[in-house]
Amino acid sequence: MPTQPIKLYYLPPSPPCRSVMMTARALGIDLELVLTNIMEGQHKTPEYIKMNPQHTIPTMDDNGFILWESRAIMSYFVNAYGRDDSLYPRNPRQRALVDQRLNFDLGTLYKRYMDLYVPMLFKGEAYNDEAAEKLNEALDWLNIMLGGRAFVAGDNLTIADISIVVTLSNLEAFGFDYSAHENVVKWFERTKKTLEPYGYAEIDQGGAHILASFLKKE
Ligand SMILES: N[C@@H](CCC(=O)N[C@@H](CS)C(=O)NCC(=O)O)C(=O)O
Repeated sequence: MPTQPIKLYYLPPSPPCRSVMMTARALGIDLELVLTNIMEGQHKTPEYIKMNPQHTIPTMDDNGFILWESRAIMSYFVNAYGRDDSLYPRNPRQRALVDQRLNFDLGTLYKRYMDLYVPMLFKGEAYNDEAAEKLNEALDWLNIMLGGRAFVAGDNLTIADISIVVTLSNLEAFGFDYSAHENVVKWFERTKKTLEPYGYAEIDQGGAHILASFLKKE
């Protein structure tokens, strides 16, 4: 475990912050949480920009080692502090599948979720059927990936599940109908239960409901 607590610059509703926080809990890492309100520009101060020129949350400071991008932080946590490699397997093929799912989430699933909801959340725009269709297509791909598997990259929970579950928690809180994707529905319920000891309801569901309240204000 680190000599001094790892600092995590975060905001409770931020999806990538939620996945990093659940990963830390699963590994027994105590984080020093530094509330960083991006709505009030706390990520644009000279000190923050010096630390992370891209001014995103989450950003981690492990005794002077600075890292951002949630999926990179999750991998680092397992590599540096995991008692075993189950959340991010060392076996090349198993790890490759986890990496593929993480990249699928970053570049496709979460991206399409953002393409639909960011304009509604922060610009007051209307629901876009074309963006919803694209999101459904990505959920269908996830459904196929889950065929014959309990978790997204195999039989055990990995950081790919912890990344992807956050997107599903948002869709559930926003009332998006994903019920046609049967494997996804079953996996989501299984992953929620698996993550419950690591703060699923508090961190992930709680954060998603804060985001959903922004949606209702529009
Ligand atoms: N791909 C990044 C996304 C980080 C990100 O864009 N976070 C948002 C909050 S959810 C943010 O910091 N927005 C403020 C900004 O980009 O200036 C990750 O997974 O960490």
